[in-house]
Amino acid sequence: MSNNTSKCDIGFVGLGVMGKNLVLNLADNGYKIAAFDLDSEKVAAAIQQDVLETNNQAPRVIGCSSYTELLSKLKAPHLIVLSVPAGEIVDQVCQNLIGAGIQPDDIVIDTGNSLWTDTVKRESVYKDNFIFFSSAVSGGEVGARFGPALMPSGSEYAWTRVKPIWSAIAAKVDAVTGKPIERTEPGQIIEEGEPCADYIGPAGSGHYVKMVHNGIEYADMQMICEAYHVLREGLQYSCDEIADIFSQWNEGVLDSYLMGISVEVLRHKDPETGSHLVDLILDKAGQKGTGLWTAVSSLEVGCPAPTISQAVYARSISSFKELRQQTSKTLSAPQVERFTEEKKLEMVTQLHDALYCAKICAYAQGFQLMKLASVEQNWNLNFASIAKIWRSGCIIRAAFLQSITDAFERDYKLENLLLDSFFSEQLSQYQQNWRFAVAKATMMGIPIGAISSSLSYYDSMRCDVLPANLLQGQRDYFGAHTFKRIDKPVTQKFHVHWTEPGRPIKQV
Ligand SMILES: NC(=O)C1=CN([C@@H]2O[C@H](COP(=O)(O)OP(=O)(O)OC[C@H]3O[C@@H](n4cnc5c(N)ncnc54)[C@H](OP(=O)(O)O)[C@@H]3O)[C@@H](O)[C@H]2O)C=CC1
Ligand SMILES: O=C(CO)[C@H](O)[C@H](O)COP(=O)(O)O
Repeated sequence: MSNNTSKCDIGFVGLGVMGKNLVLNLADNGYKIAAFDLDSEKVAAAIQQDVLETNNQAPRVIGCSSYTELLSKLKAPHLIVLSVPAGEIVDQVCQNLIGAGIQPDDIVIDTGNSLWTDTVKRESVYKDNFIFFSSAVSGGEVGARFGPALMPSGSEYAWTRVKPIWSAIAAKVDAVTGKPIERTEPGQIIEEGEPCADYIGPAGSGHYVKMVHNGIEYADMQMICEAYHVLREGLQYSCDEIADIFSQWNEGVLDSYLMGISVEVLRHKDPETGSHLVDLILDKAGQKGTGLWTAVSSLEVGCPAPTISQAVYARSISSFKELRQQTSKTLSAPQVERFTEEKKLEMVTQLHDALYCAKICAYAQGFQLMKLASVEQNWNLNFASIAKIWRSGCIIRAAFLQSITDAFERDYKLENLLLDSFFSEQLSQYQQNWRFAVAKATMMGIPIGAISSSLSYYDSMRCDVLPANLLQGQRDYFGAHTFKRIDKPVTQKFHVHWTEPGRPIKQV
């Protein structure tokens, strides 16, 4: 904490959407910041905002025009936070800091959406120059300003220095109910409650956890969009009617930030045309890579995450707009029966339950993926703690995360959320409506790949016996890949000599 003339507590590089807001959040919490961005206008904008918010009192944000100046303005040992685009820019900034004279006991915290394997490499590449620490951040612009969810990992020593700062700026939840304690005014800080920031583990683990957070975010978003599609195209509800339905859903088990913002997007009118803006937004989804990385990691680790992968595919399919425009003219639609008002309301309830069940399965996939990665990488992740961090501040924040916290607190070794008594009962209670919703949407010709792949995941997990027996037979037939038998010890392998007379089975 500083007065006007003293050196700054924290150096900050990158004052874009996240950086500027994190800086102001730090300043609200009493830290004085030396700030640098390649774009001097971004530095000026951050200073201007600080002046505005503090009514011209002592400046809390000091602009710097070089890395050397940035280091010279900081207390030693230096603490520097990066909020720059992921990838080689992070290394460029690190090299610039080395050139400016950063010291081995200084700490650099990467808060961007870096690929976790890059973070692992960076910790060792820069170990003689400074301590490379990372802390993934979620919450977007508003979260960064008033309380994000933070996923720090790397040097435990660095964490002892970062922890008080991170605990101050993080989102907070009520320690008893797990409900977010909201803060929306500049200068206002929340000192009570549990911070949504906790040490995740060794280098790379925080970025891995954030990557899976984003994979789940993709799934959550896609499933809400699929429900919207059924309501809009299938049941012919207006944007405002769907906003009303979502608003109601947001009062119960589906209460989430993403549901809340969907209501606001659906209600928003374009000032130029007066139409609902959503009807004017081009239906081509963007993506920056974290969902894709999650899907790729699930394949590499060998952990099924079909809902997350399907959400990535859904964005890819959407991007083929021109192709879809052509195929929409040639591919025929099913014959659809008209729904009565009563049947429409019935379908709304079924969709609600489908979304809830599909969401449970998407989270089950994400948490199992983290579990397998944790074992593979020896990270010893604490899943109750991760669920707690995600209860507020981040994009997937939802009442639901308290139930996940409870599940991992009941059994910290839980292999999959579907084994938890609360979630298995919920799925059992609502699965019938989930099936109706998937079946009806399919009959209407509305694609609901994420919601339905969650259902297939559930049914696969429910099956004691899957048709992989036939698959193993096929593999043995064409490639002599061998198979095991349920009536013999699992250590034994067999092969049928398919081309020989009598097709003899031999142990191999
Ligand atoms: N936006 C979001 O909701 C979230 C983003 N993130 C992650 O946070 C990081 C920052 O994101 P965001 O704020 O949205 O991105 P922005 O592009 O808005 O901000 C990045 C800033 O870094 C500056 N910059 C680029 N290169 C350098 C450099 N070599 N030295 C100094 N400054 C540089 C950019 O300047 P210029 O514009 O001139 O290039 C820009 O001002 C990213 O890794 C992102 O993935 C994480 C969570 C949420
Ligand atoms: O990390 C985030 C939120 O948690 C970012 O908003 C992220 O950029 C979103 O990903 P995408 O651009 O691929 O939709």
